[in-house]
Amino acid sequence: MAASMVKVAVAGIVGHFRHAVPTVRRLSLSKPLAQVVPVPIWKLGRLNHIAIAVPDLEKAISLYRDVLGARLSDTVPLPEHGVYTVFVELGNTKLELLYPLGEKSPISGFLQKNKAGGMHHICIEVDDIKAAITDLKAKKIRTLSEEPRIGAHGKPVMFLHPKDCDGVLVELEEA
Ligand SMILES: C[C@@H](C(=O)O)C(=O)SCCNC(=O)CCNC(=O)[C@H](O)C(C)(C)COP(=O)(O)OP(=O)(O)OC[C@H]1O[C@@H](n2cnc3c(N)ncnc32)[C@H](O)[C@@H]1OP(=O)(O)O
Repeated sequence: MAASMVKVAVAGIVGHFRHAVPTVRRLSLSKPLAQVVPVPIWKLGRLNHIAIAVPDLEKAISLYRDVLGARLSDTVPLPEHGVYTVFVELGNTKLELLYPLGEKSPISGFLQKNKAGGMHHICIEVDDIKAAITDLKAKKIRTLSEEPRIGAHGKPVMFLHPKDCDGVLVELEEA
């Protein structure tokens, strides 16, 4: 009885591999992996910064510099983006404090809705921003300008619509 059960089990296992092995071979011979798996044309890199919109820049500078003891950059006006920026150095990444500059600042509307301030966007590095934009547009992710613009670090950046990124405004920056 026990011997016949073992025979049945072994036959089952052998039967399984008779099917499995040729299936794998057929796949690998008729369609080489390079044809099946799309080759990525661009890659995400490290988190460059998290941006925080603040209603009182001096107070925010004092919080990070004097209370939390961080190293801060100077305040830099970027009129083409409608913001003042201050970078807070954290070692593995940075915070970017954002304060409105000019009448059309994108930060003004955000601060009207979020009076105490709040996280405005995350910035992730990419190795090839043009390839990233072409690929993401094809995947129906909306970009917030037609072409990349020069961001806070003097490098090309592109913002992606928060409604297409789980409610988070995402900035891509070419590393
Ligand atoms: C220097 C540079 C750098 O770091 O290199 C920068 O930082 S420049 C940083 C400033 N520059 C930018 O932000 C450029 C990209 N931003 C934009 O184009 C805009 O701000 C948008 C993100 C499209 C929002 O446009 P606008 O304020 O006119 O529209 P809105 O208030 O009606 O918002 C439309 C919907 O998006 C949501 N929404 C708006 N801003 C958001 C944000 N920061 N994070 C998450 N969701 C956000 C709103 O709640 C709303 O959702 P509901 O419809 O559900 O209510």
